[in-house]
Amino acid sequence: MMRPVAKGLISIIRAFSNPNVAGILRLQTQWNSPSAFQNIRPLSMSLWPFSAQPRDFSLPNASWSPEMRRVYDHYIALCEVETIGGEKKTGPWRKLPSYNRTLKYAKGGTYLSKMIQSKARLFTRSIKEHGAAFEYVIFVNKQEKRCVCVFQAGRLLEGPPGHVHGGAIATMIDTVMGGLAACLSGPIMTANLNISYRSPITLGSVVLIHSALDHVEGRKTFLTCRVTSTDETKLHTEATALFVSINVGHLFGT
Ligand SMILES: CCCCCCCCCCCC(=O)SCCNC(=O)CCNC(=O)[C@H](O)C(C)(C)COP(=O)(O)OP(=O)(O)OC[C@H]1O[C@@H](n2cnc3c(N)ncnc32)[C@H](O)[C@@H]1OP(=O)(O)O
Repeated sequence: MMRPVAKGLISIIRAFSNPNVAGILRLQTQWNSPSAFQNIRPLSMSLWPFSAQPRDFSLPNASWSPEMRRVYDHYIALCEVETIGGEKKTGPWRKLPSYNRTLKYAKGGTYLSKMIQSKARLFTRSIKEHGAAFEYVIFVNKQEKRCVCVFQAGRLLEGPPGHVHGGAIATMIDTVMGGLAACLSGPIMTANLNISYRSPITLGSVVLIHSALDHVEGRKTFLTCRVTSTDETKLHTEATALFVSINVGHLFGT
């Protein structure tokens, strides 16, 4: 029979290897569940592969403009609906939590130095100063197979004077489309990304990044994306992408 320690650890690793919304939330619940920790406590903490206190970066902070907060509040309200009897229940939208890393040490092959392994961070969450770079929150509607990201571009993302760098826009498009693809198809990697820049985005402004499933063909998930003003009257960017489902071993060289 499997020992409780091994059982607890395996269930957490399983949750991590399935990075869809349910997987993330399950992992989060296990993190907060005393029984999960009771099972695991006897392990030496140095063997513990996950960051102890993951901070959710997709929460309001002082750098957010009133517009960012208004759109965030709008979608948060859609995450919970009130029934006729006045009860609250889960709505069609779900806010994706966002961590700067999940594993305590980066993986990626024998050639990663110890320094890189310990200091690696998710690119979009690697700048500590609130509001300086990527401020964003992704909301997913799994039923409708689409998502919306509210994105406020900070001063460090400048490309053309006073406007957002095309690479920063591409980063956000990849992050949002990748997040939706992972929610719908499990572990994936971007295989192809096509972007048309239609109108520049002012630095410091807030935009919406809408993404939706186009179709799935075996291991291939095809998505579309549009970046618009918050009132959706102005189109800034359009994109299509292909994500290919992978075995997580693909990332660990196994
Ligand atoms: C937790 C949330 C946190 C969220 C954290 C936020 C992260 C955001 C997400 C970011 C995601 C990234 O940036 S990922 C980083 C950037 N991407 C990469 O580095 C990927 C590098 N490429 C690869 O590793 C590989 O090429 C793969 C995995 C994409 C595919 O390799 P493979 O698994 O061997 O599959 P392969 O047989 O080649 O291809 C499978 C099918 O896809 C097709 N295919 C493959 N590549 C292409 C292509 N470029 N264009 C067209 N089609 C392609 C093939 O023809 C085939 O079709 P058919 O013959 O079956 O019809």
